[in-house]
Amino acid sequence: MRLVRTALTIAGSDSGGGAGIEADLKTFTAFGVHGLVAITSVTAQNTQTVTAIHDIPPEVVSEQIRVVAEDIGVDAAKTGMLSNAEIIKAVAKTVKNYDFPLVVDPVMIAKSGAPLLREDAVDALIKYILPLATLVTPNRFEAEKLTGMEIRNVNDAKLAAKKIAEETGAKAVIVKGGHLEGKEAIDVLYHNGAYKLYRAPKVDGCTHGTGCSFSAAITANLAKGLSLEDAVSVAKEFITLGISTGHKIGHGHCPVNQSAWIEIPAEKWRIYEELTRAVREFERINPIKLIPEVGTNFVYALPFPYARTKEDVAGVKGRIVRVGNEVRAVGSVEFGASDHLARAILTFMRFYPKYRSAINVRYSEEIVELAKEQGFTVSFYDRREEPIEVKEKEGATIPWGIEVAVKRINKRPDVIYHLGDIGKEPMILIFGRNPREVLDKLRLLI
Ligand SMILES: Cc1ncc(COP(=O)(O)OP(=O)(O)O)c(N)n1
Ligand SMILES: Cc1nc(C(=O)O)sc1CCOP(=O)(O)O
Repeated sequence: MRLVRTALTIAGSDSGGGAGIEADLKTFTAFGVHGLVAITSVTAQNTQTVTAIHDIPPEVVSEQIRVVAEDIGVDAAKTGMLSNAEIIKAVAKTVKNYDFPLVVDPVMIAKSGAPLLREDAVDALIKYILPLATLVTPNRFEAEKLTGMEIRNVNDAKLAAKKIAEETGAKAVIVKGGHLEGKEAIDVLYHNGAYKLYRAPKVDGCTHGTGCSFSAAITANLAKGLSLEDAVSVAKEFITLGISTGHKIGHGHCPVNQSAWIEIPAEKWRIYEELTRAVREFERINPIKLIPEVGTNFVYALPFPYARTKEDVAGVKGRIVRVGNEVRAVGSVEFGASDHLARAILTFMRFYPKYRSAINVRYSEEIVELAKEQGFTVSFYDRREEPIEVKEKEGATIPWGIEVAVKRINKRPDVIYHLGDIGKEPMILIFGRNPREVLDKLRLLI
């Protein structure tokens, strides 16, 4: 019995790795599904343009589907760029031999504006492929092309989804909302005579390959046995994260980040383990004289580009405090457990992205002098210089202070201190690439 689930993509190759087969395979991997491919066309493409298209002979496309279906088995499949009518007919004829669910992304035009489906092939797509679809996933423009309607809002999208399903025989249709009016991206699913809406904020980010990755995520989750409604729900979450964390590469439309889905949880686990070990070591060192009145926190942030809010920074719940003659962590390591230090490290990372860990210790002139003697780069900020508009804005002091301290010197600081204010204890912050490096620096100050 085969334990791993398999998903097949029948699509074109994007040499820029952002869309097409490449996006589909990365998405399948993100969901732990073994990816199979039937390449329809090879494109010379980057984030700005498509400069060449070389279609694969239709019989070779069919043969790629046949060999993997018969040897390995396909749990779900999707189509992307089909390019011409002959490939469309060959794909339709071949997939009819199998009973896997088929997700059809009716790819027509690349983000860069280049046509990926010949004009004369749209009718073939409607006639041969859509009737076989478990789900069709058009965006606004593709749905307009398939229906001849103008689609501007959710109501138009509902009418279009129903029309495509009823006129082609597709079992379900989801009209994606990324290009519809409004602040939210609302996708409209029409399935079994009913509508379901999927909402997410329209996020700023990288959109090359969104359609491919979204349909691939649905396919992967169908392959894993999820219902259509649940597969779409997971795919919506996946694509929203992928857009907002896309790497800004190339000079045009940057690609969706499919790895964020697995990289963030994996990094969180690594951070949790490393920081927990470091906190235990800190307790063992027992630097009782370094614990300030308000307590110490010890933080470690997700790497760039995932560190955005305090929820992306791990810290000690309840801080680390003095209990008699001992230093003790009040709670365990959790993401979102720090406020002050989280804001400090997120600001520091804007200048030095690799420096993701920090600790706060009690201020004394003696410790600052010792840090300088040990060869540390030391900087500071003075709350008396804080502009009134910063003072009045909740949570703005620390980001302002860290930025001032970083810009004060033309070297990366190891240590930043401030002398406090009315009702605000002075503090020393030590920065490092990871908690181990922070502890190594701290040891030199004891
Ligand atoms: C080979 C290939 N297939 C599909 C596309 C479409 O991707 P993109 O331009 O990013 O548009 P959506 O994925 O958002 O529909 C492509 N460019 N190349
Ligand atoms: C209360 C406080 N102020 C600091 C400063 O740098 O001014 S560090 C600090 C303690 C840590 O706080 P948290 O648990 O919110 O990260």
